[in-house]
Amino acid sequence: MQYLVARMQLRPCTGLQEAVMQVLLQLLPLVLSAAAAILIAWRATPPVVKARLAALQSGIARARKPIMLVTDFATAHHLLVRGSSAGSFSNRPPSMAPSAVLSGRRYHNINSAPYGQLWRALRSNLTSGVLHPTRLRHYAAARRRALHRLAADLREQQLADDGVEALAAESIRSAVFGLVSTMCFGDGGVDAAVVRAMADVQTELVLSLSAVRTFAFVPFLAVSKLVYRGRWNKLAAIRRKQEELYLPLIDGCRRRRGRDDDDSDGTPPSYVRTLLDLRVPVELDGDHDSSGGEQTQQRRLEDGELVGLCSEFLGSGTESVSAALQWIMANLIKRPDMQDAVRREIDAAVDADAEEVGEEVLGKLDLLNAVILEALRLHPTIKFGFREVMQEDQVVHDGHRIPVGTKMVFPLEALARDKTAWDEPDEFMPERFHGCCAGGESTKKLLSVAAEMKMLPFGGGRRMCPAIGVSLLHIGYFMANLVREFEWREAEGGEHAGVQLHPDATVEMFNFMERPLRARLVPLRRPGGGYVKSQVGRDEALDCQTGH
Ligand code: HEM
Repeated sequence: MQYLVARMQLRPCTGLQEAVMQVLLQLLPLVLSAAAAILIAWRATPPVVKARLAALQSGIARARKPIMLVTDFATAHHLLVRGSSAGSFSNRPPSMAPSAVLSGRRYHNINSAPYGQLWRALRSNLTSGVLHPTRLRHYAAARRRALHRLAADLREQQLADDGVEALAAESIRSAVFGLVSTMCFGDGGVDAAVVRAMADVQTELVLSLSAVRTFAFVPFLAVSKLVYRGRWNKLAAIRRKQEELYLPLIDGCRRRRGRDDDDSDGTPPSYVRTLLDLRVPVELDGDHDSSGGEQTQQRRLEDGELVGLCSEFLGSGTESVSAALQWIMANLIKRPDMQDAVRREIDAAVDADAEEVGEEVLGKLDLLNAVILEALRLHPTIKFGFREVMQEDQVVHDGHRIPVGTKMVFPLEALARDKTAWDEPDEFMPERFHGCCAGGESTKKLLSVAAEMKMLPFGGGRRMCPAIGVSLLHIGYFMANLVREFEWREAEGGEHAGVQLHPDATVEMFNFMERPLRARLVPLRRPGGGYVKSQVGRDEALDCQTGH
């Protein structure tokens, strides 16, 4: 032994070295048999357990990776839109989507799905099956009904109790929620009480997003569930309520599926119906798109996935659009000259006796669209975009490769207030978009403004929001008609009366207004059409409070 070591090292061993070698030799059989046992056990381990262990390992690795905040617009745009030189740079860090978190990332929606075949199938189903302009046309009647309910609701609040504050934001949100739930579950099938219950659960979910964050990025979910048992139970209860409400409606769509043909009788194609018809690829390999080739094995979506996808559709479809509408009306209250100008533009384009501002007119309203774009620039309703650098991406910034696993955060509001891109970036100045939006081109225009590197309210690149067209349609349609129906004014009296354009820092993800918006609404038109005699009938003022 002494000889051997001495020969290898070409010098004699000390007593200590020899003792260490003796111990190692004693342990060697033990180490070898342990290694053999681990190898045998690993071979016998079911693939699902192996995948869990790999996910755990990558979770731990991810948790240790750096976070980069991108605050300069040109860099943000370059990274999001051009991506990387090799991969797609289209993955998000493990998402905060509640359905994904609560299911231990078994159920994904579009937002949470890793970039790959499942994500592609889900996203393309949404864009072609529901959000395509030819499909959106089917919902015109539902939009009209939602608008009429909203206008009637605002008027009723005036009649019900003069002087009592009315929650206009609540009215806006329920109108948008009602419309989106019709798109989700189909026309006429959903009871009004169920719609209200679903809207309430959605509110609970939004207010619990900070609790979701507690569990979103932890490597040891089981331990965190024990430590934060209260929070976990609350989230699980919300999810149970969603299941109780959505699953009977999903089953109803399933039963009707055999009977209806959406396209033949003009019935709107519900989102759930498209999901029931959808086949998604079986994920063969881990987290992301590693197959690179054709997937042949396909499966239907499970009930748990359907619940998560409905929750995503209802949440994204409602919160962003109704928040945008509230920011717009609040800004128009602060700029009465702009509000009048928008109204004059509408009046010039729409017959005085017309019951409503029709959707076909929206594209011609340059100033109206300029107001929408400016409000989305100043108050993008989603606060952040997120990406994660994957192994296959080669994201280079300033000549340096950004390490794999880096989480990149894009603060959308700060980016759109970049002083190098905009004059007076903190001011509400729709004039800056004046002349850009006539001819029904606002969607395209928004994208080209983004291409000029100035704003990203819908994010950018392959994971950009897939619903820009429907969002601009819903916002434009409701806004045009709300401006035509009422004069929106600052509420009087009390220190909490005035409009404050501050965001609510306590809400995660969505950009809501901090203080419920109070407004005096002066009805300008008779229900069913025609202007009231005095458009400035101050007696008809309605104190209105909006909140979320
Ligand atoms: C004012 C309205 C809206 C705004 C400002 C908005 C904004 C955004 C933003 C910033 C993102 C992240 C993009 C990125 O990471 O690059 C996003 C993603 C998404 N939005 Fe919207 N959104 C709006 C309305 C909607 C509506 C109405 C729906 C559905 C009906 C929707 C569905 C989605 C989905 C599914 C994603 C995930 C896309 C993916 O990962 O591929 N959004 N949205």
